[in-house]
Amino acid sequence: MATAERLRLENIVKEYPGCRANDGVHLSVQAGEIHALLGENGAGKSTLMKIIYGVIQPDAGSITWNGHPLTLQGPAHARELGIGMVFQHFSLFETLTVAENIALSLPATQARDRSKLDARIREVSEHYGMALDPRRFVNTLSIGERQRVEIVRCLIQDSSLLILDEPTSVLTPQEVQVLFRTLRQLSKEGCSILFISHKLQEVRDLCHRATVLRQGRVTGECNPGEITTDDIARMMVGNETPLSTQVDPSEPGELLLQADNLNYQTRDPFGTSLENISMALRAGEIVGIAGVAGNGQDELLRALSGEVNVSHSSLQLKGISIGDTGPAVRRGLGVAVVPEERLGRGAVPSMSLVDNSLLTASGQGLTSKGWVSLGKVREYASRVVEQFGVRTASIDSAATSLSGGNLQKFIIGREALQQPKLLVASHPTWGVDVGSAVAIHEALVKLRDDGAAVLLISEDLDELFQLCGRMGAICAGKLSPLVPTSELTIEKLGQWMAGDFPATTATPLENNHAVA
Ligand SMILES: Nc1ncnc2c1ncn2[C@@H]1O[C@H](COP(=O)(O)OP(=O)(O)OP(=O)(O)O)[C@@H](O)[C@H]1O
Repeated sequence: MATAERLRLENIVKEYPGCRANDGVHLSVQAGEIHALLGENGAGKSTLMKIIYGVIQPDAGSITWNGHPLTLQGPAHARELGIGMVFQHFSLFETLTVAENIALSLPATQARDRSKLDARIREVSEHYGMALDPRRFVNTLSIGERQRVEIVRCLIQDSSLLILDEPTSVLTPQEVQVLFRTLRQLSKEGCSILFISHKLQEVRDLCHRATVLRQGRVTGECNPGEITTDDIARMMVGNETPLSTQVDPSEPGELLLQADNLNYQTRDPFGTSLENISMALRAGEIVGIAGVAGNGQDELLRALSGEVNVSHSSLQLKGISIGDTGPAVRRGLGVAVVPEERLGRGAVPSMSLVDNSLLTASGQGLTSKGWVSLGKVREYASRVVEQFGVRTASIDSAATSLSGGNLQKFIIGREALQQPKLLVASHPTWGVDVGSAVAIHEALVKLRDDGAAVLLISEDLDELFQLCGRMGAICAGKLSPLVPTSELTIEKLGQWMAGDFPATTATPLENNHAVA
């Protein structure tokens, strides 16, 4: 690894109303170094990355790039200098090809000659072991392939610093291995990498150095390969926060939810139709559904929440057919939902936490005779913030001003405090720090122990194995059997995630070994 200093940040300060997101941050990244940026939710990681990529300007502090002082004018300026960023949420146009998407971020001189650009995409992607066909439409690509487009887009612009914001959260274990091979190769060739992640084992495996942020300040630096994941977690969250959840087995009770040959034909050209989904969920159990993103998880959540309708009797809650009812009816019957998408579906970005509480919790005595009891709504929002450790300037802050992990905690808390009979939660700990993940897991287990059924849709296999009494996988809109977790191995679940599972019977109770 070369040792010249590529990037140096000194005393960076960034203030938002009621919050100092970066409070005198120092960071030094060497050429060819894979440097992790760690910290609990709201620690200021994304703010710092946005400063490095020129999206926002710091209030104070200096940036030195390859030994020269620098004032970034914006992302285009950063790209020109060789700073590339792959965001958590990809910014690709589904209906354009790989090459067309890449051309959009290139200067006109480079974008004009398409055959030259195609050749360059092939050359770069093959060199880094991330095969990509420039002519393919983005909507036909897997999530892992889409991420490759984002990375290749940066590499084509000769990036010498690549910033990756939680890049592995959307990938299968196999895709993670391919990504890591590419990143190691880039590092060997002198490209520096800034890697934000909450997955500490991955940080240990990949990164040369790590800087830890806490409440906007650097609290430590380490060589992650030389210490344990618990040591790293302690640097992030301090000594008081528990690092794992104790999950005792449960005794499932009465039948709560039953899906019987549930079919749903999506109208979204990029969606997945659901085919003959049969399952039964009992009170007092957590049932998991694994799967690679885009295999019908979102459609299943919508069918269960009432955002889309299915045939009347194909879905029953406590024996009542609800397939063609809307979300309000289902909420009234005790169904709560945590969608994967926090902003836009889980919460309205521009609305305060108070107003976002009212949106789904209005049935919790927050209204009376058609009038909103503002005091009660505020009290409810405060309770969510307090009990779920949501870091926010105030309950009047807009949802969009919260860090990703803190907004996730708010949404889970808002739903869990409603004491639902059925909670359907999609990726509940996505982007959440280790301490907060434990708090969320404890909340789900408590709901279970209070007699609710929890359907956990997740790509995090560790989480599924830890929490679920039964589980299975969804692939291409079809659901595998849901079997006791003790009967499953990671390998078998992996096969099921790829669609290689026994056909399910039409009777949901027979499709659930534990309740047969
Ligand atoms: N546009 C904004 N307006 C007001 N406050 C903001 C804004 N952006 C970020 N903040 C606040 O700055 C702090 C740091 O947020 P940031 O997104 O940098 O954290 P993070 O470490 O990336 O967290 P996470 O791991 O949850 O993504 C948080 O308290 C957040 O609420």
